[in-house]
Amino acid sequence: MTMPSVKYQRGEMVMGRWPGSSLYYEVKVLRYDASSQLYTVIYKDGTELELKEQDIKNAAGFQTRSRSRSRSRSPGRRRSRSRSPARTTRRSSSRTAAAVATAAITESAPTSRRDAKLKDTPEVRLSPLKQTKAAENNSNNKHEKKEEKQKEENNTANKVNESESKVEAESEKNQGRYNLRRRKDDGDAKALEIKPEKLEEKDAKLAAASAASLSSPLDFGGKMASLLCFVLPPGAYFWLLFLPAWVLFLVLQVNLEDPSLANFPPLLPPFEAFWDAQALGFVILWVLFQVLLYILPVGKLSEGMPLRSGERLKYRTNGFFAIAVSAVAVVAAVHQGVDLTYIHSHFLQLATASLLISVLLSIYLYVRSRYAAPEQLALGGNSGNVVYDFFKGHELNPRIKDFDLKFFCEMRPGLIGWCLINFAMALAEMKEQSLNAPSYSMILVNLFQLLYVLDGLWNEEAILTTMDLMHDGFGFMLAFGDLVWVPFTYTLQAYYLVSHPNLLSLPALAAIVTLKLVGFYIFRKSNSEKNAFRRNPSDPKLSHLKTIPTATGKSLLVSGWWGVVRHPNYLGDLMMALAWSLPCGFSHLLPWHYMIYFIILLVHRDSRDMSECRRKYGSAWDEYCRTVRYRIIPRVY
Ligand SMILES: NC(=O)C1=CN([C@@H]2O[C@H](COP(=O)(O)OP(=O)(O)OC[C@H]3O[C@@H](n4cnc5c(N)ncnc54)[C@H](OP(=O)(O)O)[C@@H]3O)[C@@H](O)[C@H]2O)C=CC1
Ligand SMILES: CC(C)CCC[C@@H](C)[C@H]1CC=C2C3=C(CC[C@@]21C)[C@@]1(C)CC[C@H](O)C(C)(C)[C@@H]1CC3
Repeated sequence: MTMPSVKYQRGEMVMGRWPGSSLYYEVKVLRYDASSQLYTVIYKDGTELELKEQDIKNAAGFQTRSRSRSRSRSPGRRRSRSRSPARTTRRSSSRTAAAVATAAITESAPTSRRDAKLKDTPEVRLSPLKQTKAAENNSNNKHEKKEEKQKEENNTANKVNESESKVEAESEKNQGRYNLRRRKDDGDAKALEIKPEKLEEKDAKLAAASAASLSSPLDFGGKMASLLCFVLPPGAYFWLLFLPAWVLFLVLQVNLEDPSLANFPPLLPPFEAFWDAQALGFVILWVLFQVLLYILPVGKLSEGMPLRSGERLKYRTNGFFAIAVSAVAVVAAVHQGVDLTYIHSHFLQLATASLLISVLLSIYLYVRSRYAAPEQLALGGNSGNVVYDFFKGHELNPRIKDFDLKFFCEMRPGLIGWCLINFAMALAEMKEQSLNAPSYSMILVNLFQLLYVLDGLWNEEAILTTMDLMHDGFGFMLAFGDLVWVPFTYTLQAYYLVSHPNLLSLPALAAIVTLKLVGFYIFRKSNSEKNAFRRNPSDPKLSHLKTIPTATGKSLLVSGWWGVVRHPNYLGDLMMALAWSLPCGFSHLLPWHYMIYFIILLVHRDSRDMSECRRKYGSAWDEYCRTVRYRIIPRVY
């Protein structure tokens, strides 16, 4: 069957430009979409891309250079084979698109100018970005020369610096023009050189980095999106209804004298019981108060990780200041006679009001994401299905001027609100049980969780390297999670203790405190290690750590905390979660809700992260997994 009035026909073998480069590969035309005027083509390694007509050329007129010939001719290639750390560490025969592109650059681009350059280069490594650096060394740009020299001096023991991530980001910029649907990781695409255009070093750099970056998130997004369109809308409908209902159920349940599963389902109160305009007013005031603290020009402006556009957003990281001022305001209010136990007695109404705000915010987020530029969208949450995208989040970093909605919601009203609610529960316990001071259990829960939040806010910058900030879109899941789930389910232990006292023996208390401190130590140290490494891989403090280079230019830590298990931070977090539930005893499941949810969440996050890293880093990730065998708990899981 032919496609009328289009230049290239279905099934035709043509040459397709590799994103961000002058490299052309042999591709087969699959279809043409008249509305977008894009051809869907498939590369030999299984990659499907949508290309514009100008990025396609007829096969005739291309000069094919065989790989074996160019391999023997390229000194860079020969040397890199034996010397590249990447080579020595990776034994897998599978070749990622990045590797293929790297090979393409080294093998099939040797214009005489380029060959000469490589010959002059003292060492050429296979890793595309480093190789690019080597090539750049020969340029007349003194500044770059100096930078490279400095890098060599630091010995880079397989490490990369920021300029490399810029390259990666630069290359990702090019993705805007392409839409990668699917690619198989292992492939043998053959690079051909387009005669009339000379392959410039910059192109080579872009091609390598671009291939590396394309091989990952878009691929994941594309492949997953088609799957998700079928599987997830029902899932998204389910979670959309289930999660709010579940929170309201928990809040109703914790109010019962005996919140055991035997009393399920609790009697449903009349509709009016859920609603209180005053409660809504308080929630709005709280959020506005936090907005005010966030926008005050106090505290550091921190840079986020490079976006696909190459841009680095700035974030006002004054969370510690915000919680300190909030604490002073709350203590002053209590001193003035404000009865904080209102929070305990109106928990259901406050939860409903927060839910309403999170729904309205999610609608706003979804609507504005429809007008966002493609490079502002998250790679997941981009399926085209309204319900799924609404739930998962469409836009990566929605901002009103400099006000970052995702960062603000994740770090401020809910997180600081969590401590406020816990404090209110301590007061409610004293009132309800006629105590002069909160119980030991209540004090532990309050102090432990306060420490967790204070730590998160003190190290606020570290959140900029987490999955939520770097990869996830901002939609209902996170808006609801931040504004409802965190403040109204993470506080269940404290709420439970108000009317379910649990006496602790001294040894039990000591054991719980030890567990919390050890968990906290692991959590903090491992998160800081990764954050410091991602921010500056050449940090002298980290020079003792072993790393594995990856084709993207980023390396993976393979010793230190990240050499013990693949997610040491989750391990510490889980130990802390256990320490939060133990003070409530074992009479009911409810105070263990956080622990159960958290295990599910972290196991799911770990497997999501595994597939994303597998796609991003290919065989380097496999090697990391072979070296560090356990995911979260050493020798267990
Ligand atoms: N209390 C709560 O409700 C929750 C708490 N958390 C906590 O938040 C923190 C952040 O968690 P999360 O964002 O899920 O994940 P991580 O902070 O663990 O981030 C995972 C990312 O780290 C990088 N990475 C993985 N392995 C290595 C390695 N060996 N060397 C260097 N970099 C590596 C990868 O990103 P890249 O290579 O792209 O940099 C990977 O995608 C955790 O401490 C977690 O426990 C999380 C969820 C909920
Ligand atoms: C509604 C769903 C079932 C789940 C929603 C998940 C969210 C509640 C969590 C996703 C990642 C989070 C993080 C924190 C809070 C919970 C959410 C938003 C965090 C801010 C808590 C404090 C920590 O110190 C942290 C490391 C900064 C956490 C980062 C991830």
